[in-house]
Amino acid sequence: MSTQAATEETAVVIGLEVHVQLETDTKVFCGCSTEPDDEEEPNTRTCPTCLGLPGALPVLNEAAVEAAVKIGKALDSEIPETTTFHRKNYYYPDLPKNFQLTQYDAPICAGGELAVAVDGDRRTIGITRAHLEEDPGSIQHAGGSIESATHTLINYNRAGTPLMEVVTEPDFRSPAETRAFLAKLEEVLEYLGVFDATRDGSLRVDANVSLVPASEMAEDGSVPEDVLADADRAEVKNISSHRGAEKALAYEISRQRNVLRRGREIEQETRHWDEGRGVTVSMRSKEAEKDYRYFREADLPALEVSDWKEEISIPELPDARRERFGEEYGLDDEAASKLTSTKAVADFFEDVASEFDPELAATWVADNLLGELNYRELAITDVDGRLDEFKRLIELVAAEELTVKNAEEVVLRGMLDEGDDPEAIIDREGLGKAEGDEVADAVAAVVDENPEAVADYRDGDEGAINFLVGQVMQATGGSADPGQVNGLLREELDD
Ligand SMILES: Nc1ncnc2c1ncn2[C@@H]1O[C@H](COP(=O)(O)OP(=O)(O)OP(=O)(O)O)[C@@H](O)[C@H]1O
Ligand SMILES: [Mg+2]
Ligand SMILES: [Mg+2]
Repeated sequence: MSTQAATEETAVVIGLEVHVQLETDTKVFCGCSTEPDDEEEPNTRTCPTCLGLPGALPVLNEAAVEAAVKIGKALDSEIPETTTFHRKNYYYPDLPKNFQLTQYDAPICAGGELAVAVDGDRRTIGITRAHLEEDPGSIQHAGGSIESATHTLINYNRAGTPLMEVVTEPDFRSPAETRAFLAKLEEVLEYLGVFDATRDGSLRVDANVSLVPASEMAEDGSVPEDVLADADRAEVKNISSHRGAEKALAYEISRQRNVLRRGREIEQETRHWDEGRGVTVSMRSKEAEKDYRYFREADLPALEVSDWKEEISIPELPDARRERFGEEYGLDDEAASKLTSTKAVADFFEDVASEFDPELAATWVADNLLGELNYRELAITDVDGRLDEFKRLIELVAAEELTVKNAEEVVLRGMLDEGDDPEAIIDREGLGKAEGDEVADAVAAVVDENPEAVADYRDGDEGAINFLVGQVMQATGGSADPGQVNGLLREELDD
C-alpha cells in the first residue's frame, strides 16, 4: 500500500468467508454420524474415509448437496449445470489426508446477494460464491492457548462434517454491517432448515480487512478492482459469533490505523482472533492460491445438478414473509419482525391467526408468549410439544372465558414454570368463568345498588347497561361472561 495512506483519510474494506456446518445426519463424503460431540468419545465417529486411510474412497452425500442448492436459491446464486470437487493441499494435523476436499473453479453456487438492514438503512451485500467442502477435525491446545500450549489433542469426529463456505464481495464498510449480515444469514439458514445455530462452532468466520485511501474509492462507494488487488489485507481467523466478528474487526481496524499512523506498512497476513484477550495476533503470512496446488479430485466425478436443482424448493424467506404479514394481517413492522424472527414462530403465529382474530393472535404470540419465553431464555422450539396447549389458552381468551390478566400472569406463567396444562391451572386457581348463583347474585346486587343507572336504562339510555355490566364484571373479579351478564341484566330490568 502506498505510504500516502498514513496521512490520508482511509476507507474500511471488509469481506467475509463464512463457514456454515450443514445439518445432515451423516458426513459429506462418508456415512459417519454428525451428531454433536457432547456424549461421544473423541475419534469414535470415524471411518477409513474421514481418517484418510489409503484406498478409502469418498461418496457424496445427497442431503448435503440438497442443502447447498437451497442456500444458493436463497442467496439468488447461479447454480451451474455441473459442479466439481478439488483437492486443496496443505499440511495441518486436523486434516488427515493432507488435503481438504473442496470446490474451486466450478462451485455449486456462483454469485448472489443478501440484503441487510443496518441502522434503518438497507444494504445489499454481494455474494461471490458458496461452495461445499469438508470440515477438518477439531484441535485442542492442551494446557493453554494456541501460543502457550505444551501439546495438542486432535479429534476427528468433526472431520468430514459438511460445510458450506459462503464468500462475500468486499462490500462491508463497517464492523456493524458484518454483524447484521451474519444475523441475517443465520436467519435465512434457519428458515431453510439446513443449519443448527445452537450447535457449538456451527458458524465460523474469516474476516478480511484492509484500509484503502478514500481518494481511491469509486464514486458509488465501491472499490475499483485494481485498488482491491493492491490493498494489503489481513485475514482474521477463529471468529465464531456475530458479536465476535464485530469486535475482532473493530480491533483490527484500529490496529491497522495505528500501523499506518506510524508510517509503517500493513502486512498481508493471517491473524488469529483471541476472544479472551480481545486482540488479533499475527499467525503467518497469508498463503497465496498457488501454494495450495489445487487439482481436480479424481475420485469424485463431476456432479450434474441441472435437472435436480429444479426439484429442490425453498420456503418463503424472512423478508418476504415479514412483508406479507404486514399486508395480510395488518401488523406493524415491529410485530411483523418479531413474528418472523424464526420459522417456528412464524408458523405458529399463522396457525393461531387462521383460527382466531389476527390481532389477538399477534398480541398473544409476539408479546405474551415470546415475552415470557425470552424471559426464561427459551425459544419456541423448546416448547414445540406444547403448542396445542398454548392454542387452547388463546382460545379461552378469545371466548372471554378467562380474563387477559389471569391468562397471562397466572396461566401462561404457570404453564412455563410448572409445566402444567392450562385447564389444570384454571381448575386449581379457580379462574374459570363464574357460573350460576355467583353471577345471578352479583346481577341482583348491582341492580339494587345502582337505582339511577337502572332508571336511566328504563328511560331508554342504552349506555347505562354497559355501566351495569361493568359493575357485575368487577363484582365477579372479571370471571363472568360479559355477554351472559348483559342478557341477565336485561331479563331482570325488562320485566
Ligand atoms: N482488499 C480487500 N480488503 C478486504 N477484503 C478483501 C479484499 N480483497 C478481497 N477481500 C475479501 O477476501 C475474501 C477472499 O476470500 P477467498 O476465499 O476468495 O480467498 P482466500 O481468503 O485467499 O482463500 P482461503 O479460502 O484460502 O482463505 C473475500 O471475502 C473478499 O471479499
Ligand atoms: Mg480466506
Ligand atoms: Mg476461502
